[in-house]
Amino acid sequence: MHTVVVGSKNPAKINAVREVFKDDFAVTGKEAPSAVSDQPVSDEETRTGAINRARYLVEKGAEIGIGLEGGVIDTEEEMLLCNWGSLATRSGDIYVAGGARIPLPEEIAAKVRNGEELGKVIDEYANQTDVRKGEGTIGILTRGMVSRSEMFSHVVKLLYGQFLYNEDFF
Ligand SMILES: O=P(O)(O)OP(=O)(O)OP(=O)(O)OC[C@H]1O[C@@H](n2cnc3c(O)ncnc32)[C@H](O)[C@@H]1O
Ligand SMILES: [Mg+2]
Repeated sequence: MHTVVVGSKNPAKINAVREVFKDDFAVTGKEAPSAVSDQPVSDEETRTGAINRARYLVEKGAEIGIGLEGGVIDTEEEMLLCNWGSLATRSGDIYVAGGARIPLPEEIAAKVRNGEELGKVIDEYANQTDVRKGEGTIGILTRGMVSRSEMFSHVVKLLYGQFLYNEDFF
């Protein structure tokens, strides 16, 4: 059985990977440092966080490591949610893919600009706990149309697809 390790204990991320790798791989979650801020604030930082997590897992012995990282980007007009993923292999190959982005309400953006972590801000905004482990900010802001797990599933499909295209695995 091939194995995949996801660099997080967050069920929204682990389920996203299980959804895509299905029965061909055993998928587990393990904490992996992103080595960027807890709240990444650019595409570059968020993407780097995803790659760092994926690389760390392979260094620690994973056959395939997957890093998924959420962040925000601030533009002239608005602050957007951004998401990145990375897949690392034992042979040293790295794949990356970006996910959906939607604007944050100004009320949320202002707090994040002020240094608060989105995970905390969205819980207050939605009057819920651990939104980041469930439907996510994207789920709240789309009335559940796209959950955080579904959004990350799409990123994982982009990663796994590139992996299949480039490697002689199966
Ligand atoms: O345990 P880990 O894997 O770190 O999972 P996390 O939920 O903290 O997720 P990230 O580190 O990837 O996200 C970076 C920050 O952005 C927040 N965040 C990003 N996307 C979010 C979403 O859809 N819903 C809630 N919080 C989100 C999150 O809470 C963190 O503060
Ligand atoms: Mg985090």
